Amino acid sequence: MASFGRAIKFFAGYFKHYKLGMLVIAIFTIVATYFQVKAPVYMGRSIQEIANYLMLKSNPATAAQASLDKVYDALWLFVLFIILMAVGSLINAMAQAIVSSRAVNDMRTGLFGKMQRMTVKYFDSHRDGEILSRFTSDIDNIYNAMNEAIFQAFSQIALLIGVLIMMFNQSTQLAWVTIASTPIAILLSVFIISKAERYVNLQQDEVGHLNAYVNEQINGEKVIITNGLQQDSIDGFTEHNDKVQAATYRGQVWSGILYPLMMGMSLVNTAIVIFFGGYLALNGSLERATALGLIVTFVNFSQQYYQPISQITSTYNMLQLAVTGARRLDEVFDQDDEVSPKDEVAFNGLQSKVELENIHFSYDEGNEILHGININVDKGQMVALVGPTGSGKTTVMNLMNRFYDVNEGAVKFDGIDVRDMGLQELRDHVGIVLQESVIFTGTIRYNITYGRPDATDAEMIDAAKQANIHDFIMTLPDQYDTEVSDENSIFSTGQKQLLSIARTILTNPDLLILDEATSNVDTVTEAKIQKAMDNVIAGRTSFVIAHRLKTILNADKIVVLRNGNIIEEGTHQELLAEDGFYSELYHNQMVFE
Ligand SMILES: Nc1ncnc2c1ncn2[C@@H]1O[C@H](COP(=O)(O)OP(=O)(O)OP(=O)(O)O)[C@@H](O)[C@H]1O
Repeated sequence: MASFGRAIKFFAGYFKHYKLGMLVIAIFTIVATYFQVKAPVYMGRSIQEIANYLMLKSNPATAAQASLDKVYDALWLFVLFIILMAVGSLINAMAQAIVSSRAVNDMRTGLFGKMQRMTVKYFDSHRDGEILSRFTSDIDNIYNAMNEAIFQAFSQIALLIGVLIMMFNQSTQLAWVTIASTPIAILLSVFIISKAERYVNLQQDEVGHLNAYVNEQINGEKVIITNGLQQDSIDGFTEHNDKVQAATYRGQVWSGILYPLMMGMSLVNTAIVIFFGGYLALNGSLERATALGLIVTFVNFSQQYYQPISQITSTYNMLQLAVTGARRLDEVFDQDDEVSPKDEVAFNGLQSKVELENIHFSYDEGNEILHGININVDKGQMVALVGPTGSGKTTVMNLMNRFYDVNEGAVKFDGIDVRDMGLQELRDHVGIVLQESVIFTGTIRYNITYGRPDATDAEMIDAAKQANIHDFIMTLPDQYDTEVSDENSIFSTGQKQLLSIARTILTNPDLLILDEATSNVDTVTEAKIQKAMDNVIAGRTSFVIAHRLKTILNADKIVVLRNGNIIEEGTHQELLAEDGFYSELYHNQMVFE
């Protein structure tokens, strides 16, 4: 139930940007409700007038006075009020459609903006499908609920208040009779809602897991096919799907019980109202015709009184999905943003050196990965990081441009701690070529100039030439205007890395971090990559996770990592002379993979 309070705060945060729309909704909700609750009074009155007319007509002494005029008057007013109610509801529905579509649009934009500000840690620790399902399933649920349940809930609450006022206005006694069963309805609803809430929450979490699984399996389809694991993949899917089905079923059963239960209570209540109304008509002080009119009015009121409860409960499942969606979006909004320091120390490019001072780091508390790393590099030097898999090479790189922050020690450029620099400034000067190259959907031109959209064609072509990919691009029919995407495979793995190198060359970073691709490429591409690497590294301070012998031989300094410690450091010749771990790896040809 606390999650409902949180959800109300969540939605209010979006609705407050649409004050005019919300005002229109509020006014027309009240207007439509007023006409809706007033209409039964005229229906009751027309019955009362018909009864009066029949009584006068049936008595010869008063037959001449009998007239249907008052019946017509009451009926006209009844019809007029129904029409006004419909018009008010229509305007209301239009305003609701505008507010809900815009609010959901804001939500989507806000969520995407938040993603761009979050730390790499979030993306490293959440599966793509889980993140994606917040954009798809959760936002869809919120949108559906806004259109079909949330604003309706406003109207229904207004109707409830309106009916209460009208009932007490018409007859206190019958009003109490009509609302007597309310505590039972509330107790039942609270019990059922708390059950349903549990399973709807579970359902959405399971949908997230299912999406993540499907996403992972699609990405890994080649591995699945190669290993003939299609059936295992289907079994895994079935397991996740069954969990979604079980949670959905339970949630639906519990939330589905509510509506018929409330409908049943409404009918019982109507019967009670008729029974007491009849008792009043026979034994009370009211005239028979007036009592009859009152019974008809209260039969209507009784149904109207239970209508909000039935309506809200009939859309309850939708509301619950929206509450769950709001919780899941809030979980993202509550994540830490990347923090730029308040008083940024200006950094206008590397002048002298990079220092990694006594760095300790753990991704998860209590599991230290780097145990006091010290590396000093002068401007223009190239450092090759080598070491067995899992030794911490990528982790060192992750700290240099603040994908993560160190727990102890510091990364310093020209003596300035990277945590004291503006994030944008830092990243403007640090270029990264990842092992897995990313291709964005668009032209080759768009991909190369991604980090510098203002680059001229000449600059772009120069970068492509230095990266040794220009000649290949020129063989394509549309050359730099060729449409590419991560899925279509115009590029081989090696060529993709060349494209990434071209992208980085164009941004002209002072400090380069490069993770060499390990994949086996043909010797021609291998030579091209080597040349591109030489070009991108030339004159730049660079840290390379080195897999190629040539890169290692060219390095000014080789740093050997093992289990998060630097165990050896020096040039190739020096390290061979030491005859230690590096030498052993080198002779066993294991250094580079
Ligand atoms: N995001 C993460 N969360 C938790 N632990 C991580 C994360 N990334 C890496 N690790 C752990 O940190 C250790 C060092 O990993 P790292 O990727 O830095 O090694 P590496 O030397 O680059 O390995 P490889 O050559 O295989 O890429 C490993 O034990 C790994 O399991």
